Amino acid sequence: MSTIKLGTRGSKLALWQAYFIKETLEKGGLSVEIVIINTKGDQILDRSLSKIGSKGVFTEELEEKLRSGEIDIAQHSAKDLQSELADDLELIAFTEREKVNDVLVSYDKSLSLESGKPFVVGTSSTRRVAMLKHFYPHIKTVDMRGNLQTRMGKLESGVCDALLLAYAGVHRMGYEEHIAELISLNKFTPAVGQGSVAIECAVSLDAEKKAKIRELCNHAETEQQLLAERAYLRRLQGGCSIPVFGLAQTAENGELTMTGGIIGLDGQEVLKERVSGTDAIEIGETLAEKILKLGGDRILKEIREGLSS
Ligand SMILES: NCc1[nH]cc(CCC(=O)O)c1CC(=O)O
Repeated sequence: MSTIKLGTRGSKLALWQAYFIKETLEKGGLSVEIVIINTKGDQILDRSLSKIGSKGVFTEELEEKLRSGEIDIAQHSAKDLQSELADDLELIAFTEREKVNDVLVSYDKSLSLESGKPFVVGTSSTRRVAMLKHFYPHIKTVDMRGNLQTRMGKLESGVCDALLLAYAGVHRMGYEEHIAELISLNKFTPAVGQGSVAIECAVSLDAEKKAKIRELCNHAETEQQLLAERAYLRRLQGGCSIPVFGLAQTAENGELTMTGGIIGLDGQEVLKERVSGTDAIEIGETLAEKILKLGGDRILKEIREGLSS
């Protein structure tokens, strides 16, 4: 089989993931060349993602090159991937999910959200800001974009006392020693897709290549979880700048349970529900319908009106 061209963003986290995929494919006997592609999301660092419009800011350039055949596959943090792909593109694999929790990262390991002591947390995620307001109203937040290294630098220079981040990225970048607290999943349901790496390609990619890549990289349980979560997000039309959350988990007997909801930007109102079953897409869609009926449609409308003003 000819060399697989793997497109990736150039951040250290993206490159870690790209090399992980490369190694996985090479162990299976394929040869892989990494192609680094700059995206709008990497270039615009002075505005929050909710302002530049989150849809595809990290994926558009990669998708153009999938279409043109300059690259065969692209890797993305599944979390950063929009819930709806164009008809000529598809996801062929989701890697085994890393621990899904968010973590509090600080040079002061005694810091704890649970302690009740006030301090400043740097984050640009609307979900995390709203969750902090809801569960930990004594915490102040400062908006913080940029890659993990930039954020760690800002933390070090005292812009904030702590960062709230996905465990997966912290682990991959080797910052585990600065984890002050693992946030409970009961309070902080993570973002849809957190912790897994997704592989995207053009539908037109050679079928044999597709099958081989899927065989080597896809983790069946994670895939079912992500299908449920992405169906949920799709029905809600939530991009990554909308504080929607969702986590599907697989029980011993194979049954899938998804917990998910939405939170108002000010953290006042949280809607959260749980749905179990065997059909991943159905679970995600049923959960979305429940949340919309409970008032999720109104919260979404309020958020969209707020964001565009
Ligand atoms: N939003 C940026 C982003 N996209 C993926 C990860 C971490 C890795 C992952 O969840 O797969 C992060 C950093 C973070 O949210 O802390």
